[in-house]
Amino acid sequence: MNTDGTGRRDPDRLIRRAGVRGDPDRDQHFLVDDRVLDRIPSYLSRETDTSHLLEIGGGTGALTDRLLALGDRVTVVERDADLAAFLREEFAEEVESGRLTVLEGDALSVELPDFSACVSNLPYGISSEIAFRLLPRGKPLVLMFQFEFAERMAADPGTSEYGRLSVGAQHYADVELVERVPREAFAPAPAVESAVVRTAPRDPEYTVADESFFFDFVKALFTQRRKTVRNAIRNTTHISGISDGSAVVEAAPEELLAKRPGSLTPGEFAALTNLAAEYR
Ligand SMILES: C[S@@+](CC[C@H](N)C(=O)[O-])C[C@H]1O[C@@H](n2cnc3c(N)ncnc32)[C@H](O)[C@@H]1O
Repeated sequence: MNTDGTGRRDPDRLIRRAGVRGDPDRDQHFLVDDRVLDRIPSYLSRETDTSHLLEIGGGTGALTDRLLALGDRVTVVERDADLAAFLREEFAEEVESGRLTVLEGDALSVELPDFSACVSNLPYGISSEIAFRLLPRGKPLVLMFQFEFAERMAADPGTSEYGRLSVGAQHYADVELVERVPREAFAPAPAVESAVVRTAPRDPEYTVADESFFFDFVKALFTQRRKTVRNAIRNTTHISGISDGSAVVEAAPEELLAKRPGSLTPGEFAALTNLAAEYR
């Protein structure tokens, strides 16, 4: 095993051993900065259950190696057949002992195991789909995204980045952008900067009777983010599925109707959703 001074595998040597270049068209940007690689797992809070860590997009295994040092068990999902074969070979000992499972396939369709936490440098092409596959599982996540996506996910109401992604993610968890990562930390370098996001699962302090209607309603209102909530509700019934927008406006409190969708908290969206659900 080739390691650097910390005892962890050297990312450049892993890439050389795998004999790959990384194909941006297949979302392959390998992390080559040891300091970033060593820090990423440390963003899991101290009380996190590390009995079964999940990694989406293992690549050449630099992060997998750090996760094996932290967790009892690791499952890594990798779509590229050559990379999946390399991971099995490179970590043959851990595969043999049952500490590592390599799942070859698309992270959007493979059956995910019952993981205790997920730490991944994600394929950016599936950021949104995979985030919303993981968030409802209610487990701690430490995920690398494109910087702007991360910013939108963690944004507060009233900021220009706040939108349906923020409401959707924050419905499931507390979301925090914990590190900005420069392009040079990857090989090949992606076109834009990246950032690490940490999510801490929690039940929202509100309830929504129908989650799928909640997401449709939020989506509808954000198509009119600069209008008042009053007008946004009336103008977007074709998206939200509400049959009588005026009746919703009649029933809703003035305090919420006078706001803009971009300044409603997830809880306020939920209150309006529950009310609007009566008029579908
Ligand atoms: C950004 S790279 C990260 C690689 C490695 N974890 C690292 O940090 O160096 C993303 C990896 O996800 C893989 N990948 C791309 N699309 C995928 C998908 N839909 N499901 C699973 N893996 C995928 C790519 O082949 C690539 O190895």
